[in-house]
Amino acid sequence: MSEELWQRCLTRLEDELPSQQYNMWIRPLQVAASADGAELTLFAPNRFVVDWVRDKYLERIGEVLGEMQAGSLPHLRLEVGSSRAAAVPAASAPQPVSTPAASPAGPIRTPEPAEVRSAAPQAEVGGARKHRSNLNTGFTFATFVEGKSNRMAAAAAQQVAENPASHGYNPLLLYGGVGLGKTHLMHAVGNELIRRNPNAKVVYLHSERFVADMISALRNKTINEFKRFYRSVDALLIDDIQFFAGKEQSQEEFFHTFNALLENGQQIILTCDKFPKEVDGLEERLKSRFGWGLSQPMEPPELETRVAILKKKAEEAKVDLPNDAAFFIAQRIRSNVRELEGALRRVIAHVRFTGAQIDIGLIKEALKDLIALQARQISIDNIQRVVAEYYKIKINDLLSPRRTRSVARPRQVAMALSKELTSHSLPEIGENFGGRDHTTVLHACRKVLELRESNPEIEEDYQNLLRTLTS
Ligand SMILES: Nc1ncnc2c1ncn2[C@@H]1O[C@H](COP(=O)(O)OP(=O)(O)OP(=O)(O)O)[C@@H](O)[C@H]1O
Repeated sequence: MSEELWQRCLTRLEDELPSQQYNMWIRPLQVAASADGAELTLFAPNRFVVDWVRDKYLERIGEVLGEMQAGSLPHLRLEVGSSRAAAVPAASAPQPVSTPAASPAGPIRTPEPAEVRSAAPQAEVGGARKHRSNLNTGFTFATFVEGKSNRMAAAAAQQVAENPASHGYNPLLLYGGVGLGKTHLMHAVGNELIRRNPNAKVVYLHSERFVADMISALRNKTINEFKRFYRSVDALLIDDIQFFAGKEQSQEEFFHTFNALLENGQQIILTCDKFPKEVDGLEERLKSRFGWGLSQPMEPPELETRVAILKKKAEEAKVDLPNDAAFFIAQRIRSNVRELEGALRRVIAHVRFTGAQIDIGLIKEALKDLIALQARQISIDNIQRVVAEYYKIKINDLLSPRRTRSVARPRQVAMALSKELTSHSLPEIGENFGGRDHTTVLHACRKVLELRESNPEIEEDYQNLLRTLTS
């Protein structure tokens, strides 16, 4: 068995197979012949590749070699390893056979351990396989609070955890603004996959890490190890894919990794800060691939969910947070869960520092700069201006006695927003809306709540206005 024969075999397979399959499965194989030429061993980088090549390609490799070589065929073996490790290390021993695929210009470079490390993400470094996962073990389904804003995403994540790589859920893409629980849910799936199968190789990384690893693999000439590593996982979790924007080579590599994983039935979970089609600088083919599976938006949590999250986090911290205190915080911190957690941390620190019980007074003290900042930003005047602009009416219409639907509904919405976003009392709000009674304001708040639940358009208007006013 000569190197030349193996090269001819590779050339034939390269012609026969789609390039992606050839590059992924055949190209990384290394070969070594026994001294008497009776046995030929193909070395694959890991067990996964061994199984795959045995099932799909080994027979064909044997046939091709048979066609090319007259006389008896060597016995073909396939195992994990490298041909260098198999070579006899004596000075006079023949050099291990090198495939052109691994290094066209010379013998195969079996990477030093340090190089392997630099090519593989942190998750791969050290430890037994089941300990390699770099998931945050605190991000589970049990610690995730569901509400209207994230229920669909949580259900999709559960599905993936129960049936990884099933058609229609691969890739799972979670998208939405910062601090809304995308990373948490993604880890929850990973943790659940490992709970169900402790040997599952689940790798989480930020897209910037993927880019950095790829660059260092290129620099250290370990790009093949890099590819093999990412293609050998059971589930690949990549956070914040918007960071791939504008990085063409990384997108190219990720595109191939992505295809290989999908083709092999491995699960991919991605997060993005917006719907990928809206990310500038992301290749069209990637955008379209991302949409192959299931894309789920995650919205800012509504008041009730914010309260439930605060209660849950307080319970985890073994702190008693009364309902009115939770409401007080949730009404003031609306943008995202990370900020909500930050506010709660400050309150808890204040409790531990002063030894006092949690009540509204203590919260006001602990969060006074946040509350002051918000009070400056959101005034009733401001709300009236934004609402009038949104519904294309005049500010004066909001203050006037007119009761036609086209102004009465926006007025009610503006009152409800004033109640939710400012700390003014009902009489104060009524006063600011043309001297109305506090019962009118109360009625408006109830009516708007009812309409938001029954009419999706009004809910959407309300959410749009909330976003405009609080961002
Ligand atoms: N529904 C929820 N229940 C419990 N905790 C939550 C929930 N949503 C978010 N969190 C918590 O809020 C914090 C921020 O969430 P996470 O990091 O998942 O946000 P993200 O959407 O990935 O944001 P980014 O895009 O900034 O990475 C985390 O500590 C997470 O545990």
